[in-house]
Amino acid sequence: MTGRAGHADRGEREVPPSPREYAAVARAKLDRAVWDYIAGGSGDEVTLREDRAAYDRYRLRPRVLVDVSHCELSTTLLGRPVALPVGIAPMAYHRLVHADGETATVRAAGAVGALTITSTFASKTLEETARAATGPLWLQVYVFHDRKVTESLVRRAEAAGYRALVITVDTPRMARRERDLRNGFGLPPHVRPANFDDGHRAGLHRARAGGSTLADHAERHHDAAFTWEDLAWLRSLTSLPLVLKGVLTAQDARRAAELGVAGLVVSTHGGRQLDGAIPALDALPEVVEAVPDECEVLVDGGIRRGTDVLKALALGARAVLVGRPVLWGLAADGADGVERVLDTLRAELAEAMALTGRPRLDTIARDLLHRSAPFPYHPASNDKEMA
Ligand SMILES: Cc1cc2nc3c(=O)[nH]c(=O)nc-3n(C[C@H](O)[C@H](O)[C@H](O)COP(=O)(O)O)c2cc1C
Ligand SMILES: CCCCC(=O)C(=O)O
Repeated sequence: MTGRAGHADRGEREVPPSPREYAAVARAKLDRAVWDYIAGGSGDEVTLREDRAAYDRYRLRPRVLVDVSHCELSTTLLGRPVALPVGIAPMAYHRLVHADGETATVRAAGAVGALTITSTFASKTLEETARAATGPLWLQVYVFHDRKVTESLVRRAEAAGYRALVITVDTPRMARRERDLRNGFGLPPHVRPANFDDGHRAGLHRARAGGSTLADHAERHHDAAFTWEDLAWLRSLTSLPLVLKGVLTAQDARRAAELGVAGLVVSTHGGRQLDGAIPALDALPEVVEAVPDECEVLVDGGIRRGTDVLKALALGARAVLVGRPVLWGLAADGADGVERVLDTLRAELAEAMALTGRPRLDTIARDLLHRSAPFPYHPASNDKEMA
Protein backbone atom coordinates (compact mmCIF):
# COMPACT_ATOMS: atom_id res chain seq x y z
CA MET A 1 0.00 0.00 0.00
CA THR A 2 1.34 3.39 -0.86
CA GLY A 3 -1.79 5.48 -0.31
CA ARG A 4 -3.29 7.22 2.68
CA ALA A 5 -4.36 3.97 4.35
CA GLY A 6 -0.67 3.06 4.42
CA HIS A 7 0.04 6.23 6.35
CA ALA A 8 -2.75 5.48 8.84
CA ASP A 9 -1.39 1.98 9.43
CA ARG A 10 1.99 3.31 10.30
CA GLY A 11 0.90 4.86 13.56
CA GLU A 12 0.21 1.40 14.90
CA ARG A 13 3.35 -0.15 13.43
CA GLU A 14 5.86 1.98 15.32
CA VAL A 15 7.50 3.49 12.29
CA PRO A 16 11.12 4.46 12.98
CA PRO A 17 11.46 8.25 13.10
CA SER A 18 14.48 8.46 10.80
CA PRO A 19 15.65 6.56 7.69
CA ARG A 20 18.75 5.36 9.50
CA GLU A 21 16.66 3.50 12.04
CA TYR A 22 15.30 1.34 9.26
CA ALA A 23 18.85 0.00 8.96
CA ALA A 24 18.43 -1.89 12.22
CA VAL A 25 15.07 -3.30 11.11
CA ALA A 26 16.54 -4.39 7.77
CA ARG A 27 19.60 -5.92 9.37
CA ALA A 28 17.47 -8.04 11.68
CA LYS A 29 15.38 -9.31 8.74
CA LEU A 30 18.04 -10.03 6.14
CA ASP A 31 20.52 -12.88 5.76
CA ARG A 32 23.93 -11.79 6.91
CA ALA A 33 25.44 -12.18 3.41
CA VAL A 34 22.71 -10.01 1.85
CA TRP A 35 23.09 -7.37 4.55
CA ASP A 36 26.85 -7.37 4.00
CA TYR A 37 26.48 -7.05 0.20
CA ILE A 38 24.31 -3.96 0.71
CA ALA A 39 26.08 -2.33 3.65
CA GLY A 40 29.62 -3.06 2.60
CA GLY A 41 32.29 -1.25 0.65
CA SER A 42 35.57 -2.17 -0.97
CA GLY A 43 39.00 -2.65 0.62
CA ASP A 44 39.27 -1.13 4.08
CA GLU A 45 35.96 0.71 3.59
CA VAL A 46 37.75 4.04 4.06
CA THR A 47 35.72 5.76 1.34
CA LEU A 48 32.52 4.15 2.61
CA ARG A 49 33.07 5.84 5.97
CA GLU A 50 34.43 9.11 4.64
CA ASP A 51 31.60 9.61 2.12
CA ARG A 52 29.30 9.72 5.12
CA ALA A 53 31.63 11.60 7.46
CA ALA A 54 32.23 14.33 4.85
CA TYR A 55 28.73 15.63 5.60
CA ASP A 56 29.39 15.74 9.34
CA ARG A 57 32.34 18.10 8.89
CA TYR A 58 30.08 20.94 7.78
CA ARG A 59 28.06 23.13 10.10
CA LEU A 60 25.18 25.36 9.03
CA ARG A 61 25.01 29.15 9.22
CA PRO A 62 21.32 29.92 9.67
CA ARG A 63 19.78 33.23 8.66
CA VAL A 64 16.85 34.46 10.71
CA LEU A 65 13.77 36.62 10.28
CA VAL A 66 13.09 35.27 6.79
CA ASP A 67 9.54 34.33 5.77
CA VAL A 68 9.72 30.53 5.81
CA SER A 69 5.99 29.92 6.12
CA HIS A 70 6.25 28.02 2.83
CA CYS A 71 9.33 26.11 1.69
CA GLU A 72 9.33 25.08 -1.97
CA LEU A 73 11.15 21.80 -2.70
CA SER A 74 10.02 21.12 -6.24
CA THR A 75 12.46 21.52 -9.11
CA THR A 76 13.25 20.00 -12.51
CA LEU A 77 15.75 17.35 -13.56
CA LEU A 78 16.71 17.35 -17.25
CA GLY A 79 13.68 19.52 -17.86
CA ARG A 80 11.10 17.36 -16.10
CA PRO A 81 9.40 18.26 -12.83
CA VAL A 82 10.19 16.44 -9.58
CA ALA A 83 8.61 17.15 -6.20
CA LEU A 84 11.91 17.19 -4.36
CA PRO A 85 15.65 17.27 -5.15
CA VAL A 86 16.13 13.72 -3.84
CA GLY A 87 16.03 10.68 -6.13
CA ILE A 88 16.68 6.95 -5.84
CA ALA A 89 20.17 5.79 -6.84
CA PRO A 90 20.43 2.77 -9.13
CA MET A 91 20.91 -0.39 -7.11
CA ALA A 92 21.03 -3.97 -8.30
CA TYR A 93 18.59 -6.70 -7.23
CA HIS A 94 15.89 -5.12 -5.03
CA ARG A 95 14.31 -8.57 -4.74
CA LEU A 96 17.19 -9.50 -2.42
CA VAL A 97 15.30 -7.61 0.28
CA HIS A 98 11.61 -7.78 -0.72
CA ALA A 99 9.56 -10.01 -3.04
CA ASP A 100 8.02 -6.99 -4.84
CA GLY A 101 11.48 -5.66 -5.71
CA GLU A 102 11.85 -2.69 -8.06
CA THR A 103 8.14 -2.33 -8.78
CA ALA A 104 7.50 -1.53 -5.10
CA THR A 105 10.38 0.93 -5.05
CA VAL A 106 9.21 2.78 -8.14
CA ARG A 107 5.61 2.96 -6.92
CA ALA A 108 6.80 4.57 -3.70
CA ALA A 109 8.93 7.07 -5.60
CA GLY A 110 5.94 7.89 -7.79
CA ALA A 111 3.77 8.52 -4.74
CA VAL A 112 6.31 11.04 -3.48
CA GLY A 113 7.14 12.55 -6.90
CA ALA A 114 10.80 11.54 -6.75
CA LEU A 115 13.11 10.44 -9.57
CA THR A 116 13.96 6.72 -9.78
CA ILE A 117 17.06 5.38 -11.54
CA THR A 118 16.65 1.66 -12.28
CA SER A 119 19.76 -0.55 -12.38
CA THR A 120 20.86 -2.62 -15.38
CA PHE A 121 20.91 -5.45 -12.82
CA ALA A 122 17.34 -4.98 -11.64
CA SER A 123 15.50 -8.09 -10.50
CA LYS A 124 12.32 -6.99 -12.34
CA THR A 125 12.44 -6.23 -16.06
CA LEU A 126 12.84 -2.61 -17.03
CA GLU A 127 9.42 -2.84 -18.72
CA GLU A 128 7.71 -4.08 -15.51
CA THR A 129 9.31 -1.24 -13.58
CA ALA A 130 8.24 1.32 -16.19
CA ARG A 131 4.65 0.07 -16.02
CA ALA A 132 4.62 0.58 -12.23
CA ALA A 133 6.15 4.06 -12.47
CA THR A 134 4.11 7.23 -12.07
CA GLY A 135 7.11 9.54 -11.59
CA PRO A 136 10.23 10.27 -13.64
CA LEU A 137 12.34 7.24 -14.52
CA TRP A 138 15.90 6.92 -15.87
CA LEU A 139 17.80 3.71 -16.68
CA GLN A 140 21.33 3.02 -15.44
CA VAL A 141 23.42 1.24 -18.06
CA TYR A 142 26.57 -0.83 -17.78
CA VAL A 143 28.54 -1.20 -21.00
CA PHE A 144 29.28 -4.84 -21.82
CA HIS A 145 31.81 -6.51 -24.14
CA ASP A 146 28.86 -7.63 -26.17
CA ARG A 147 27.71 -4.26 -27.49
CA LYS A 148 24.51 -5.82 -28.76
CA VAL A 149 23.44 -6.45 -25.16
CA THR A 150 23.99 -2.79 -24.26
CA GLU A 151 22.30 -1.62 -27.45
CA SER A 152 19.29 -3.77 -26.69
CA LEU A 153 19.01 -2.21 -23.21
CA VAL A 154 19.05 1.25 -24.79
CA ARG A 155 16.33 0.33 -27.33
CA ARG A 156 14.16 -1.22 -24.64
CA ALA A 157 14.59 1.83 -22.41
CA GLU A 158 13.47 4.11 -25.23
CA ALA A 159 10.45 1.93 -26.00
CA ALA A 160 9.44 1.69 -22.33
CA GLY A 161 9.53 5.47 -21.81
CA TYR A 162 12.73 6.00 -19.79
CA ARG A 163 13.76 9.66 -19.99
CA ALA A 164 17.55 9.40 -19.64
CA LEU A 165 20.39 6.88 -19.61
CA VAL A 166 22.82 6.91 -16.70
CA ILE A 167 26.12 5.39 -17.79
CA THR A 168 28.07 4.13 -14.79
CA VAL A 169 31.75 4.79 -15.50
CA ASP A 170 33.42 3.80 -12.22
CA THR A 171 33.02 0.04 -12.65
CA PRO A 172 35.23 -1.28 -15.47
CA ARG A 173 35.58 -4.14 -13.03
CA MET A 174 34.02 -4.75 -9.63
CA ALA A 175 36.27 -3.84 -6.71
CA ARG A 176 37.21 -6.45 -4.13
CA ARG A 177 34.53 -6.29 -1.50
CA GLU A 178 35.93 -8.34 1.30
CA ARG A 179 32.63 -9.00 3.04
CA ASP A 180 31.33 -10.63 -0.16
CA LEU A 181 34.54 -12.61 -0.65
CA ARG A 182 34.40 -13.84 2.93
CA ASN A 183 30.74 -14.82 2.55
CA GLY A 184 31.23 -16.39 -0.91
CA PHE A 185 28.36 -14.19 -2.07
CA GLY A 186 26.05 -15.43 -4.80
CA LEU A 187 22.45 -14.63 -5.67
CA PRO A 188 19.76 -16.72 -3.98
CA PRO A 189 17.76 -18.83 -6.46
CA HIS A 190 14.71 -16.52 -6.59
CA VAL A 191 16.72 -13.41 -7.54
CA ARG A 192 17.77 -12.94 -11.17
CA PRO A 193 19.00 -10.14 -13.40
CA ALA A 194 15.59 -9.88 -15.04
CA ASN A 195 16.72 -7.83 -18.05
CA PHE A 196 18.86 -10.67 -19.40
CA ASP A 197 18.39 -14.06 -20.87
CA ASP A 198 19.63 -17.26 -19.30
CA GLY A 199 23.05 -17.14 -20.98
CA HIS A 200 23.87 -13.89 -19.25
CA ARG A 201 22.57 -15.19 -15.96
CA ALA A 202 24.90 -18.16 -15.88
CA GLY A 203 27.05 -18.44 -12.78
CA LEU A 204 25.41 -15.72 -10.70
CA HIS A 205 23.86 -18.21 -8.32
CA ARG A 206 26.75 -20.58 -7.74
CA ALA A 207 28.49 -19.13 -4.72
CA ARG A 208 32.06 -20.23 -4.07
CA ALA A 209 34.19 -19.75 -0.99
CA GLY A 210 36.49 -16.75 -1.33
CA GLY A 211 34.68 -15.35 -4.37
CA SER A 212 31.70 -13.20 -5.31
CA THR A 213 29.62 -14.36 -8.25
CA LEU A 214 28.74 -10.73 -9.01
CA ALA A 215 32.42 -9.86 -9.32
CA ASP A 216 32.98 -12.93 -11.53
CA HIS A 217 30.10 -11.85 -13.74
CA ALA A 218 31.44 -8.28 -14.05
CA GLU A 219 34.87 -9.69 -14.93
CA ARG A 220 33.37 -11.69 -17.78
CA HIS A 221 30.92 -9.15 -19.17
CA HIS A 222 31.85 -5.53 -18.33
CA ASP A 223 33.90 -3.87 -21.06
CA ALA A 224 36.99 -2.64 -19.25
CA ALA A 225 38.28 -1.18 -22.54
CA PHE A 226 35.36 1.27 -22.85
CA THR A 227 36.77 4.82 -23.24
CA TRP A 228 35.79 8.42 -23.98
CA GLU A 229 36.09 7.62 -27.69
CA ASP A 230 33.47 4.89 -27.33
CA LEU A 231 31.00 7.29 -25.75
CA ALA A 232 30.39 8.65 -29.26
CA TRP A 233 29.05 5.20 -30.16
CA LEU A 234 26.57 5.34 -27.27
CA ARG A 235 25.67 8.90 -28.22
CA SER A 236 24.96 7.78 -31.79
CA LEU A 237 22.58 5.05 -30.58
CA THR A 238 19.98 7.28 -29.00
CA SER A 239 18.65 10.77 -28.60
CA LEU A 240 17.94 10.21 -24.89
CA PRO A 241 20.04 12.48 -22.64
CA LEU A 242 23.17 10.80 -21.24
CA VAL A 243 24.30 11.17 -17.63
CA LEU A 244 27.70 9.87 -16.46
CA LYS A 245 27.73 8.37 -12.97
CA GLY A 246 30.96 8.04 -11.02
CA VAL A 247 32.88 11.19 -12.01
CA LEU A 248 35.10 12.67 -9.26
CA THR A 249 37.42 15.16 -10.99
CA ALA A 250 37.15 18.49 -12.79
CA GLN A 251 39.14 17.06 -15.72
CA ASP A 252 36.67 14.27 -16.42
CA ALA A 253 33.70 16.57 -15.78
CA ARG A 254 35.00 19.06 -18.36
CA ARG A 255 35.57 16.33 -20.91
CA ALA A 256 32.08 14.92 -20.35
CA ALA A 257 30.50 18.35 -20.77
CA GLU A 258 32.46 18.92 -23.99
CA LEU A 259 30.97 15.70 -25.34
CA GLY A 260 27.48 17.03 -24.67
CA VAL A 261 26.65 14.91 -21.65
CA ALA A 262 23.46 16.28 -20.04
CA GLY A 263 24.34 15.45 -16.46
CA LEU A 264 26.87 13.98 -14.05
CA VAL A 265 26.55 12.03 -10.82
CA VAL A 266 29.49 12.76 -8.53
CA SER A 267 29.84 9.43 -6.78
CA THR A 268 32.20 6.89 -5.25
CA HIS A 269 29.58 4.19 -5.93
CA GLY A 270 28.79 4.32 -2.21
CA GLY A 271 32.39 3.43 -1.28
CA ARG A 272 32.06 0.17 -3.23
CA GLN A 273 34.60 0.79 -5.99
CA LEU A 274 37.92 2.67 -5.55
CA ASP A 275 38.70 2.57 -1.84
CA GLY A 276 40.59 5.68 -0.83
CA ALA A 277 38.79 7.79 -3.44
CA ILE A 278 37.99 11.38 -2.50
CA PRO A 279 34.59 11.55 -0.79
CA ALA A 280 31.88 12.54 -3.27
CA LEU A 281 30.91 15.66 -1.31
CA ASP A 282 34.51 16.90 -1.41
CA ALA A 283 34.72 16.32 -5.17
CA LEU A 284 31.42 18.10 -5.82
CA PRO A 285 32.63 21.76 -5.88
CA GLU A 286 35.37 21.16 -8.47
CA VAL A 287 32.96 19.25 -10.72
CA VAL A 288 30.27 21.94 -10.46
CA GLU A 289 32.88 24.58 -11.21
CA ALA A 290 34.17 22.71 -14.28
CA VAL A 291 30.93 22.35 -16.22
CA PRO A 292 28.52 24.86 -17.78
CA ASP A 293 25.24 25.53 -15.97
CA GLU A 294 23.20 23.44 -18.40
CA CYS A 295 25.07 20.27 -17.34
CA GLU A 296 23.16 19.12 -14.24
CA VAL A 297 25.32 17.81 -11.39
CA LEU A 298 23.95 15.30 -8.89
CA VAL A 299 25.78 13.69 -6.00
CA ASP A 300 25.33 10.51 -3.97
CA GLY A 301 26.94 8.56 -1.14
CA GLY A 302 26.22 8.81 2.57
CA ILE A 303 23.15 11.05 2.42
CA ARG A 304 20.98 10.12 5.40
CA ARG A 305 19.36 13.36 6.58
CA GLY A 306 17.59 16.42 5.22
CA THR A 307 20.54 18.48 6.44
CA ASP A 308 22.86 16.30 4.29
CA VAL A 309 20.71 17.14 1.25
CA LEU A 310 20.92 20.83 2.15
CA LYS A 311 24.73 20.66 2.39
CA ALA A 312 25.02 18.98 -1.03
CA LEU A 313 22.75 21.61 -2.59
CA ALA A 314 24.81 24.36 -0.92
CA LEU A 315 27.93 22.96 -2.62
CA GLY A 316 26.22 23.18 -6.01
CA ALA A 317 24.36 19.89 -6.56
CA ARG A 318 21.08 20.22 -8.43
CA ALA A 319 19.78 17.13 -6.61
CA VAL A 320 21.03 14.16 -4.63
CA LEU A 321 20.51 10.42 -4.91
CA VAL A 322 19.94 8.09 -2.00
CA GLY A 323 20.96 4.42 -2.10
CA ARG A 324 21.04 2.12 0.89
CA PRO A 325 18.28 3.84 2.94
CA VAL A 326 15.84 2.97 0.15
CA LEU A 327 16.74 -0.72 0.47
CA TRP A 328 16.39 -0.51 4.26
CA GLY A 329 12.88 0.90 3.84
CA LEU A 330 12.04 -1.73 1.21
CA ALA A 331 13.32 -4.55 3.43
CA ALA A 332 11.46 -3.26 6.47
CA ASP A 333 8.08 -2.51 4.93
CA GLY A 334 7.98 -2.83 1.13
CA ALA A 335 6.69 0.16 -0.85
CA ASP A 336 5.40 1.76 2.35
CA GLY A 337 8.89 1.65 3.84
CA VAL A 338 10.45 3.28 0.78
CA GLU A 339 7.75 5.95 0.73
CA ARG A 340 8.37 6.63 4.39
CA VAL A 341 12.12 7.01 3.87
CA LEU A 342 11.54 9.51 1.04
CA ASP A 343 8.79 11.33 2.97
CA THR A 344 11.04 11.69 5.98
CA LEU A 345 13.91 13.07 3.89
CA ARG A 346 11.46 15.53 2.36
CA ALA A 347 10.17 16.60 5.78
CA GLU A 348 13.71 16.94 7.12
CA LEU A 349 14.82 18.99 4.12
CA ALA A 350 11.80 21.30 4.44
CA GLU A 351 12.61 21.74 8.13
CA ALA A 352 16.28 22.41 7.42
CA MET A 353 15.34 25.03 4.79
CA ALA A 354 12.96 26.73 7.24
CA LEU A 355 15.44 26.73 10.12
CA THR A 356 18.27 28.08 7.96
CA GLY A 357 16.08 30.79 6.44
CA ARG A 358 16.31 29.35 2.89
CA PRO A 359 12.72 28.82 1.72
CA ARG A 360 13.56 28.23 -1.96
CA LEU A 361 16.17 25.96 -3.55
CA ASP A 362 17.74 28.95 -5.33
CA THR A 363 18.45 30.58 -1.95
CA ILE A 364 20.68 27.65 -0.90
CA ALA A 365 24.32 28.57 -1.54
CA ARG A 366 27.88 28.13 -0.27
CA ASP A 367 27.48 30.86 2.38
CA LEU A 368 25.18 28.47 4.25
CA LEU A 369 28.16 26.32 5.21
CA HIS A 370 30.88 26.49 7.83
CA ARG A 371 33.58 23.83 7.49
CA SER A 372 34.52 22.76 11.00
CA ALA A 373 35.63 19.32 12.02
CA PRO A 374 38.68 17.81 10.23
CA PHE A 375 39.00 14.11 9.33
CA PRO A 376 38.80 11.68 10.96
CA TYR A 377 35.37 12.36 12.35
CA HIS A 378 33.05 9.40 12.50
CA PRO A 379 30.15 9.94 14.88
CA ALA A 380 28.75 6.81 16.49
CA SER A 381 25.46 7.41 14.66
CA ASN A 382 27.14 6.13 11.49
CA ASP A 383 28.09 2.80 12.99
CA LYS A 384 24.81 0.94 12.96
CA GLU A 385 24.43 1.07 9.19
CA MET A 386 27.96 -0.18 8.53
CA ALA A 387 28.15 -2.90 11.20
C1 LIG B 1 23.31 -2.89 -2.98
C2 LIG B 1 23.81 -1.84 -3.94
C3 LIG B 1 23.77 -2.09 -5.31
C4 LIG B 1 24.22 -1.12 -6.20
N1 LIG B 1 24.09 -1.37 -7.54
C5 LIG B 1 24.44 -0.39 -8.42
C6 LIG B 1 24.22 -0.58 -9.80
O1 LIG B 1 23.71 -1.61 -10.24
N2 LIG B 1 24.61 0.40 -10.63
C7 LIG B 1 25.18 1.57 -10.18
O2 LIG B 1 25.50 2.45 -10.98
N3 LIG B 1 25.36 1.79 -8.87
C8 LIG B 1 25.00 0.84 -7.98
N4 LIG B 1 25.17 1.07 -6.64
C9 LIG B 1 25.69 2.38 -6.18
C10 LIG B 1 24.54 3.39 -5.93
O3 LIG B 1 23.95 3.79 -7.14
C11 LIG B 1 25.01 4.66 -5.21
O4 LIG B 1 26.08 5.23 -5.91
C12 LIG B 1 25.40 4.47 -3.75
O5 LIG B 1 24.70 3.40 -3.14
C13 LIG B 1 25.12 5.77 -2.99
O6 LIG B 1 25.51 5.69 -1.68
P1 LIG B 1 24.52 5.42 -0.42
O7 LIG B 1 24.12 3.99 -0.51
O8 LIG B 1 25.43 5.71 0.73
O9 LIG B 1 23.35 6.38 -0.51
C14 LIG B 1 24.74 0.11 -5.73
C15 LIG B 1 24.78 0.35 -4.35
C16 LIG B 1 24.32 -0.60 -3.46
C17 LIG B 1 24.35 -0.30 -1.98
C1 LIG C 1 28.78 -5.33 -11.21
C2 LIG C 1 28.02 -4.40 -10.40
C3 LIG C 1 26.87 -4.99 -9.64
C4 LIG C 1 26.00 -4.00 -8.96
C5 LIG C 1 26.73 -2.87 -8.35
O1 LIG C 1 26.99 -1.89 -8.99
C6 LIG C 1 27.11 -2.91 -6.96
O2 LIG C 1 26.93 -3.92 -6.28
O3 LIG C 1 27.63 -1.87 -6.46
